[in-house]
Amino acid sequence: MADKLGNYDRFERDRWRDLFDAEAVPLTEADLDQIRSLNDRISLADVKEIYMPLVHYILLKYHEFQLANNARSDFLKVPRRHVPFLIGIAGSVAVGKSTTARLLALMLKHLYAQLKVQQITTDGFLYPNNVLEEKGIIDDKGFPDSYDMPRLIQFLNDVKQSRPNVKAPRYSHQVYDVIPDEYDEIDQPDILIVEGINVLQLPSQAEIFVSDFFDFSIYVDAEPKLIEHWFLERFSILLDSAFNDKTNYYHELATGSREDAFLYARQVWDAVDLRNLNEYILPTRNRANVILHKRQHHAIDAVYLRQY
Ligand SMILES: Nc1ncnc2c1ncn2[C@@H]1O[C@H](COP(=O)(O)OP(=O)(O)OP(=O)(O)O)[C@@H](O)[C@H]1O
Ligand SMILES: CC(C)(CO)[C@@H](O)C(=O)NCCC(=O)O
Repeated sequence: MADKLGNYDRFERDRWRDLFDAEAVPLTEADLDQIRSLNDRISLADVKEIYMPLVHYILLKYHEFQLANNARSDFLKVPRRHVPFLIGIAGSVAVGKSTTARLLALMLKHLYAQLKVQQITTDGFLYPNNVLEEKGIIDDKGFPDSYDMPRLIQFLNDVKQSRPNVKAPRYSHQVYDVIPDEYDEIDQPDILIVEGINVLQLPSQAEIFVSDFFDFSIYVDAEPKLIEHWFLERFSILLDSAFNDKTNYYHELATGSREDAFLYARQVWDAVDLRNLNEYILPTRNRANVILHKRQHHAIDAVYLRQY
């Protein structure tokens, strides 16, 4: 685990919590209710004890980033300009990246209403299923070659240039494909949170890496056995919602035997997502500025902060 890495400070939960006085933060019961409505299983203790200090630390980094940008412009004798601060959230399929991203976005918006915070996932930059079929890699969805990396890099570049209404394609887990002509528009945010299994990866052929665009990065970590459990839990929720919906990718599985469906899901986990975790995702962990380590029920038991 990361405590074997020399360049991280490891904080047990209690030590991390004590780094910031949560009482001093204007997080009202109504804010907490809204956070709870995001996912009613999110622990409010985690919000107060883990995410409050984390948000505070991110804000410190954000201010440092602005000072550095202004200093650079002043040195070059060019007008100061708005540069979005990009946060990357990496980790396995089903470890809880998008939930973490939504939680951070919500907390930043509540606590710092003047900041424009937006969020996307890199899932939309997967090649559509028909292209993956043509390339013969439909069974490698999520692996480095399954993403249109030049398109993702162009997107990140446009956002960093603070261009208006930059389009991010949308992916649907229900349809199991990219949705044609549907986009999220990223419009000159102060902070953009980008969540995806590939945000810290270095594809071998590239001259510029996705990770170069991030000003701050988080890796969400847990034992693979636990992640498999969360993957199957989420699969079960997907099956329930697919039962009455013929357009849902899982409809046929949902109407057949539950046992067969879970057998299939376990195979997908082993053959695709676990393999992807071991081969391509875990090796990126030691690039993150922060590693959030989860144990059962998604509770965070330790936070690792990179020293350099
Ligand atoms: N903090 C949390 N507390 C409780 N449940 C959570 C938490 N975070 C995530 N979950 C649950 O774990 C499952 C996986 O979470 P999520 O969809 O956020 O993962 P992900 O890493 O974004 O996955 P993918 O890469 O496949 O999009 C979901 O069922 C989600 O509701
Ligand atoms: C869309 C990704 C790649 C990442 O979120 C993942 O959720 C996925 O679909 N992986 C392919 C194997 C599977 O169905 O889980």
